[in-house]
Amino acid sequence: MRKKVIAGNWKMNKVLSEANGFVEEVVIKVPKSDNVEAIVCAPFPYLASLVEKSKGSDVKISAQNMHFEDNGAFTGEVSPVMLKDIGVTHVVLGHSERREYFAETDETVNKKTHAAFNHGLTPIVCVGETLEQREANETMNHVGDQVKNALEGLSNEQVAETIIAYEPIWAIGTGKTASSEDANEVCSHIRNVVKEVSTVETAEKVVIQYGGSVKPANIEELLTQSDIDGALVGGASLEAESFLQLVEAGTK
Ligand SMILES: O=C(CO)COP(=O)(O)O
Repeated sequence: MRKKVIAGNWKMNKVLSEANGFVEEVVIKVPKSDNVEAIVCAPFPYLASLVEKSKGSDVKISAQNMHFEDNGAFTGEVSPVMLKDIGVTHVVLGHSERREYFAETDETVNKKTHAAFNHGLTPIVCVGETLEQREANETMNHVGDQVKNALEGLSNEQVAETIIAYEPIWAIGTGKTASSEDANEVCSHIRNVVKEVSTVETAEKVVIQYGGSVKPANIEELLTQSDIDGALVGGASLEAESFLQLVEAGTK
C-alpha cells in the first residue's frame, strides 16, 4: 500500500516566530504512523531553523521552489545544493502560482525535477488545469502533458520517487474542492500517464496528491479514493491544529 503524504504549503505566509512555533508544536503532536508522512513547505528564510527544530522527528521540511543550476550568477535564486546542504528533503516544483506569476514552464519544471534528484531532494511536482480548460474538456490532455513533460528523461526509479500533486487551479484558495470522484478521475489518469512513460510497477509506487481547498472536513473522503495518496494543502495548513488533523486523517 502506498503511504499517504500530507504536505502543508504555507506559500508566502508567517514570520519566523510563527514558523518556529508551528513546527515546535507539530513535532511533539504529529501522529506516529508508518502510513503517513508529514511535510511542511516553508519560505526560504525559515528552512534552516525548521530543519533544526524537526530533527529526529517524523516531520520533513520542504522548499516551495528552487533554481535548476547548482550555483552562479542568478541573483535572488536558491539552488538545490543550498537546500540539500541545510537538510531540506523535499521541494515543490511547478506550483500553478509559479507558473502564472513567475514564468515557470514545463521545461523549467523538468530541469528542476532532474536537479532535485541529482541532489537527493524529492520533488513534489504540481500539475492542474484552469477553469477554462476544464470547461473545454481539456483537463486530461493538459494534465497528462504536464506530467509527461515534467518526468521526461527520468529513470523509472526516479519517477517512482516523484510526488505528483494534482491541483485544479479553480479549486486553489477558492473554497471550491473538486468532488472526490472528479479528483480521483484525474489522479487515476495521471497514474495511467506515468504507466505509459515508465512501467506498471513504477506507476503503482508513485504518490499522487490532490490539492485545492483541502481541509479537515473534506480530507477523509478524498483519501478514500483509489488514486489519491495524500494532499497538498494551502490555507488549512497554516494553523498547527488544523495541519495535525489533516495528518491524522492520513493515518487511517
Ligand atoms: O495551492 C494549494 C497548495 O499548494 C492549495 O491551496 P488551498 O488549500 O489554500 O486551496
